[in-house]
Parts: sequence; C-alpha cells; structure tokens
Amino acid sequence: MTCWLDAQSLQLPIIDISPLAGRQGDCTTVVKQLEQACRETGFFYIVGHGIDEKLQQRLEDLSRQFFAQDLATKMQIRMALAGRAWRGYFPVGGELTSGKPDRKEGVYFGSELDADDPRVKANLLLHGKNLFPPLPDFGETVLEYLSVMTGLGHTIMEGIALSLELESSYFYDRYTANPLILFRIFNYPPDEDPHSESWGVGEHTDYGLLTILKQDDSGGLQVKTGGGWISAPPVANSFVCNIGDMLDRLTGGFYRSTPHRVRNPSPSDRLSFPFFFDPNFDAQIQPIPTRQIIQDDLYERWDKASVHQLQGTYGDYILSKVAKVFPDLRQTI
Ligand SMILES: O=C(O)CCC(=O)C(=O)O
Ligand SMILES: [Fe+2]
Repeated sequence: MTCWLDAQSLQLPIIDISPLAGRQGDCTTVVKQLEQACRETGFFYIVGHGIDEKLQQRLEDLSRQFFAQDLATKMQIRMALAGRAWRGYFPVGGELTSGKPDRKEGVYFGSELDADDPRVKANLLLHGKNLFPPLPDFGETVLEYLSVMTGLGHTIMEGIALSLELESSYFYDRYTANPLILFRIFNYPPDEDPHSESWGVGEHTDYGLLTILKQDDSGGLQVKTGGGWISAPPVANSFVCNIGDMLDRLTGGFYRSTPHRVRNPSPSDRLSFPFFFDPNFDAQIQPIPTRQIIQDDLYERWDKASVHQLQGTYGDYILSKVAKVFPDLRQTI
C-alpha cells in the first residue's frame, strides 16, 4: 500500500536541500524556504538529501525482521540490560508520554562508545555501547545510518544558521561538535479499535535541536498548527524534519518546537525511524544574543514547562525528560 500525495494536497513544505547537501550552487532559495518552514510550522520535508536508498531499505528490512520475532527473543536486548547507556528494546506500553503508555514498541540506539571513552569512564548517562539485535548486519547497518545522518544533521543546521542570519558554523562552533545522537526504531502495531483513546505516541515536542524522521508508507504522524492538527503523510524518498526544544530556546521562540503525535491508521505495523540531532551533552544552551524572547509559551505547552527558563546543561534537560518517559529507569539516573 503506497499512497504518495501530490505536492498540492500536502500541507507542509517540501524543501530540496541539494544545494546545501552538495555544498555547491546557490543556497539562497533553500535558506529562505527553511526560514519560512521553521517560522510557520516547524515541520518540513527534505528531499535531495543524498542518503542512500539501499541503506534505508536495508535498515527497514532488518527492522521488520527484528519486530516479527516473539517477545521473549526481543527481550534478550531489553533496555534494563544496557543500564546507564539507555539503549535496547522496550515492549508495547513500555514508554510513557505525559504519563500515558504509548502503543508502540521500539529499540533505542546511540553513538557507539567503548569503555575507554572519557564520557563512558565518567559514567555519563546515555553514553556507552549499543545493544544490537543479533541479526546479521544489523549493527553495521545502524552504525552506517547514524554516521550519514549525523552528517546530514550538521548540513541542515548550517542551513538553519544561515536562515537566522548567523554564520553557517554557528551551531557547530558552540553546540554540536560532539552532538548527542539518539536514534530510535519504532513499531506501532495496528490499532484494532477505531475509538481507542490511546496514541502510538501522545502529543509532545522533541527535546533537542532537530529531528530527522524516516517513516514507512503507513501514515499517522500529525502536527499541531495554529489551525489545528494536520497530517504529515509519507512522501517518497523524503525525511520529515522538525525543530526541538533547544532550537526554540536558542531562538527565543522565533522558531518554535512544534507538538506532534502519532496514531497508526493502517491495518499493518507502522515503522518509523526518528533520528535526533542534539547539542553536546555538556553544552549550556544560551539564547542567540541577537534574538529576544518573543513570548514564553509555557502555559500552552504539552508539558507546561518553559524552555526559556532552563538552568544547567543539555544533559540535565534530557535526563529530566527521560526520567518521565521511562520511570523504571529512574533508579539508574
Ligand atoms: O513515529 C513517528 O512518526 C514520530 C515519533 C516521534 O515523534 C518521536 O519519537 O519523538
Ligand atoms: Fe517526536
């Protein structure tokens, strides 16, 4: 079942980033489109990104193979086994959004760090080795994907810097030389009850700078706009990008982190692959000096928390969020 929309009926922009990704040609149009998208919805599609389709297909095939296994087999790489690195598998209902269990299962991955890495030696949470499913090529495929997507994250952040009239390396120089990379593979089972109250993932914003999402052709991602909820359906060979809380904080709310949620509308499993490109763990995120706080939206936000009044590092911020979505892991924090 593939139902590609024509660009007319799509309510979110599609941006061809090839001039940015290829580091050639004139980037003026791309930069303008990024600014408009970040101002209007904080959600946009990118094409011309250069991420190999065969690699993406391999990742999707392996992921389907993993989720098709029985629960006991999947639990062999359960998150509890990764301790402080916060990696591995969680079953349906194992993750909460705003205190409610999500209708999804998934696997968490991150940058692969050995025991002698200073961050692992320092016992930093979210840092360490991955728990890969023991399927041939799984680990290699995920690590290759993380590597190319990290490059893409830097590229898009350069475009976003230019869109804010900053030098292209603004974010790299201050916040993303060692980005915190979190990567998740989710499987949303079909929802047999059309009236069910439960969401695949409930309304939330993402915590970091930028999320780059690969989704299969099921649909079901929804984005909150001034005019209500709209769909972000699958578009061939694109990624959906959205702004996270740290870019909202940096820009004083000029670019807002946009709430979104998911419900699988299809009769089969929905797979998605969100890649989170986040600031260095130890970075103190300071507003860009040329930006004023437009208006703190804490009372309208899903979590009633202000991104503009944060104290501490990005690591402190994300750990406070992790403790809420995985209460069982709280004791490791
Ligand atoms: O599955 C999706 O399409 C989105 C997932 C998401 O919003 C998240 O993991 O933050
Ligand atoms: Fe999200």
